[in-house]
Amino acid sequence: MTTPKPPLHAVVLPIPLQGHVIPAVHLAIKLASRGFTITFVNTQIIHHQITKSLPSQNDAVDIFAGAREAGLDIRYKTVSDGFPLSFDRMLHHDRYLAEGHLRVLPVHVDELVRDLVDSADPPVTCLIADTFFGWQSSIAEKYDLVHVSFWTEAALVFSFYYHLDLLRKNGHYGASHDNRVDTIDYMPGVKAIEPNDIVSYFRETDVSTAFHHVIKQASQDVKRADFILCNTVHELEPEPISAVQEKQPMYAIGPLFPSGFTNTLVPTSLRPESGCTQWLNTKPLGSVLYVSFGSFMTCGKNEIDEIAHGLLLSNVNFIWVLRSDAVSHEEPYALPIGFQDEVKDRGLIVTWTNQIEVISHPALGGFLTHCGWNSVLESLWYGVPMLCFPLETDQLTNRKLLVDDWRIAVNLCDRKPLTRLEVAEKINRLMSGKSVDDELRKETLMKVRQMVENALAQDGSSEKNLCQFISDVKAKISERVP
Ligand SMILES: O=c1ccn([C@@H]2O[C@H](COP(=O)(O)OP(=O)(O)O[C@H]3O[C@H](CO)[C@@H](O)[C@H](O)[C@H]3O)[C@@H](O)[C@H]2O)c(=O)[nH]1
Repeated sequence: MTTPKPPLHAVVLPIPLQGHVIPAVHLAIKLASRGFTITFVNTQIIHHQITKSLPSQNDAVDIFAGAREAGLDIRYKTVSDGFPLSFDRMLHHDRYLAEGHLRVLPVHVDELVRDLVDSADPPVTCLIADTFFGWQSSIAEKYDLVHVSFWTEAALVFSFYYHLDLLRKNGHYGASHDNRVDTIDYMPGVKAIEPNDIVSYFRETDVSTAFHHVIKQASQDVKRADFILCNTVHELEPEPISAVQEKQPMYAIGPLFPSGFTNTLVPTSLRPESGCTQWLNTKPLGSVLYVSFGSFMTCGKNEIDEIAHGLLLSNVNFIWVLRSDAVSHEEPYALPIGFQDEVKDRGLIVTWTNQIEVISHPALGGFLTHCGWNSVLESLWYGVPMLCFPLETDQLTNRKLLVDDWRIAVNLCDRKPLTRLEVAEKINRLMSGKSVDDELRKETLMKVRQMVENALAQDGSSEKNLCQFISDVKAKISERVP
């Protein structure tokens, strides 16, 4: 008689940013629902921000307690990045990256994994770490763990990181003077693309910073992973996925959402949420525009002012997630004088909310978004039309996918500088446009929405890919265990 095999035990390690912690938590829940034991690791600052945002404000809260009550074996650990909780990691980002992300964190993660390997029951078998931790392979190899690199952005964006050497060779990354501005037509699995549409960081000329060290290290380290998980849908991006698959096993398993979609088992917000549902309940179907630019990126003050004035001119109902650090991590942003009075009943301004609750509400009619990948996936899932105002990084590429390739969204970045008239005109077009183009775009959005929904169905691609991934992990472990 064969003895039953112990459950797979994975250590899940997200990078300490809102847009990475959320999908990592959903991945952990998904794997635990399929029998994995998970040890989820947050940095202490992320743990502190989450617990401080809860009504109890109790640092001792185990954010996975609810998941365990629901029967999932998810354990929770925190790890120090070397800085005190009071250190402002956004304001001193380069220092944080150089000392915390690149130097201290790997040592602490190594110690934590060593302790788990020594004592955990069931034994730890896998390390699933965000691709941006470019030191993960050495820890996985040291403790003989199956190494899974987790990519939280589009597969197309992954291609650029994966083939950074090609961008460099062709002068589109890290050129000593100005980077080349001609079309990029040599990337495996990527149709010709303009340099303005690739990750904005690759256009920077000084690539000697800590930040670029992180990028370069990650692009190399991921090549040593046994498996790559990507929070996308195969049918949306077949070519870049297939091109990577020629080199390494990659699985499109997105969109990663909480089960039940509106209510997460696990608190993940790094800021206290303001409820918007009661306000939304008073508004007509499809009449509200949601405006949000994600969790940490900043935007020029003039642009935010123009967006405020554009909202005034547009006359639509709106919810605006306006973080105090919307324009700078040093000084809080102040709205134009009189703005709040003028919008009174039709505009609700909050510093943070439960985005899924807002965009799933029937009163919602559109989303003015910075095109962060999580926002894109959430919007696709609920079939919410998008107006794209990308700020930085992958958001530029996501805009291209949405507007140029899939033809389901509208640009708010065609002309520089941004004007209030353009903002108002584009908002009105998004919310009530009736031209043939507008109708076609909505129809196409519904097709894409259906494609995304199908991917998560029982016989859908993401579901099948997840099953295949689990079976491949098991096979890999069997190869290793004598
Ligand atoms: O008031 C809010 C605003 C946002 N969210 C959630 O926060 C997440 C934000 O993620 P995302 O839309 O991807 O934006 P960023 O926070 O900017 O995410 C970073 O990480 C993403 C992927 O990992 C990248 O695509 C982005 O460019 C990068 O800025 C989403 O799940 C939102 O639902 C809330 O719950 N409440």
